[in-house]
Amino acid sequence: MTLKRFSLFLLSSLFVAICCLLASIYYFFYLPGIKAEILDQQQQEFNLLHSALSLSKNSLTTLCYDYAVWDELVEFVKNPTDEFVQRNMPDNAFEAANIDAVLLTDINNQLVWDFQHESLLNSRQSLVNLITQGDAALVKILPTSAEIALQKVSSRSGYLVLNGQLIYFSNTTILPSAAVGEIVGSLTMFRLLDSALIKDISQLSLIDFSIQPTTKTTNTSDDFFSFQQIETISPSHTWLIGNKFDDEVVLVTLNHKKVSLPRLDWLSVMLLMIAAVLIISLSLMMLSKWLISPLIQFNQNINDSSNDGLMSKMRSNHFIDEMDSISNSFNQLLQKFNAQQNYLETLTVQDALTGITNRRGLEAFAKDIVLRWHTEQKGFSTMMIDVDHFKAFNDQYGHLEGDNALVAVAKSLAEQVSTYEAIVSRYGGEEFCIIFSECDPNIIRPIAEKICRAIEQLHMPNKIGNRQWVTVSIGVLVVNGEATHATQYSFSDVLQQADEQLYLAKQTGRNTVKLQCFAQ
Ligand SMILES: Nc1nc2c(ncn2[C@@H]2O[C@H](COP(=O)(O)OP(=O)(O)OP(=O)(O)O)[C@@H](O)[C@H]2O)c(=O)[nH]1
Repeated sequence: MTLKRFSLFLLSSLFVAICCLLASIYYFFYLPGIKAEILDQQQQEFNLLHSALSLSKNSLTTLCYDYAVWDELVEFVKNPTDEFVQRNMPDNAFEAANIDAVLLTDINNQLVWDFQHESLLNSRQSLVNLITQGDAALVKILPTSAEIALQKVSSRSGYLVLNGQLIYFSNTTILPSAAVGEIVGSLTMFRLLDSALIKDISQLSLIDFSIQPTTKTTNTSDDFFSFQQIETISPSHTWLIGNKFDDEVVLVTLNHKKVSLPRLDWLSVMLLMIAAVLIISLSLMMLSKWLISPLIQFNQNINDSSNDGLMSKMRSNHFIDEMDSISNSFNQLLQKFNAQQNYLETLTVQDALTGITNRRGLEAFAKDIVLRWHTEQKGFSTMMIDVDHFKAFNDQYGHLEGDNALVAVAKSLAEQVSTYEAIVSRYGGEEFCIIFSECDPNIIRPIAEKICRAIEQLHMPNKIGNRQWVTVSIGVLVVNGEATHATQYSFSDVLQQADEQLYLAKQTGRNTVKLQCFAQ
């Protein structure tokens, strides 16, 4: 896999991973948290409503007790007078306290006096009947004969559903203010949860609820006052409040403020995705710049070297320290490699014995010379130099001495041409070749003759016949730059003609020079 593909793969993987992470956070952390919060809020609203309705009932109980445990009311039950009612129990006093009905009964449960607000007028007979003629065992509103016999204050409170209306009731035995003495009857107060009271409670508790008449079914909601826990999120919850003595019920509906789980906003999701892609792309760009690019360059360098053998240095100012370390190591390696390569290249063009250029080096040099001859009509000269009777030398002094003699000849040749633009090479065996950029025969010939004398004057003994020293024969070919059709000839043609001259020099007694200009 290439680094670029790997980057793409990494990008896609990161993108998928981030999407999975966001989805997991949304479904496993965010949604459950929100759900718990909404449930908690709905439960609080229920608790508030429960407390508000209970409080409304409890305040009625307090009021009822205040009236019932009162010496003057005891007297009133014994001897009812209009004057007492006008003075102590006017209609507006009850209305102000949100009391919709008051029934005063004696110990035989006979009605002594009653007040009924117009809101409950329709239910008056039902109420009176309920209290005075109903099945007391079921209703349980008035005190029982056992309670009256105890002659102690006793109270009962609860709720009734009459004609589809929810009514609180509170009953207290009528006693003197000391709360001990003869029970003369009981006082029952009623409070209707009409729309006005519901509105008041709503405004105070900031809860939206309603109470509606309904018909009881087996599968309907739980009883409001015994309900504990809201389990499911819903825009509204309903409960029933029913009579204890018949099937009449009302439905309490609580409308919640927070009603549903948040829905996915696809625009936000898309923006989030785009942001994720941008962040990942940015990270990858940085990764690419700081890590992948140097690796690609590193790879490119190695590839280039395998193609053309050239390696360039790697920069060593990377952002990542390890990349710098790799670069430095690579550059050091490259330096060693280049030094090694230079050494090897030198070896390929240098003659191991004499240290002068070998035949490969000569040919490389000749290429340039011939090119200039072909393109710029620049002439040159070539000398082929061969040691005379060298076999005999070897035979007399041994091969090792022969090597030393070749080294001495090479050294002398180099010295002789050091002041000229020329290259001295060992052409092979005991044969040397010198290329001069000079092409004037009048200059070249004396140089060749001087070389002959210089070698002889090395005085390396080589006794053959009347000869005493090692000598050389030289064949010279002068290539005139103005030669026509030069491009038809190569360096080997030049060498061949130089060789012919050398052959002539050997034929004419050795230790001599033969020169000729290039013959077309
Ligand atoms: N010691 C030594 N001898 C070499 C080397 N290369 C070639 N020779 C010897 O040089 C000799 C060349 O002999 P020949 O080709 O017969 O020619 P020559 O004896 O020089 O006679 P002419 O060239 O005709 O004057 C051979 O004996 C080779 O073994 C070398 O590197 N070292």
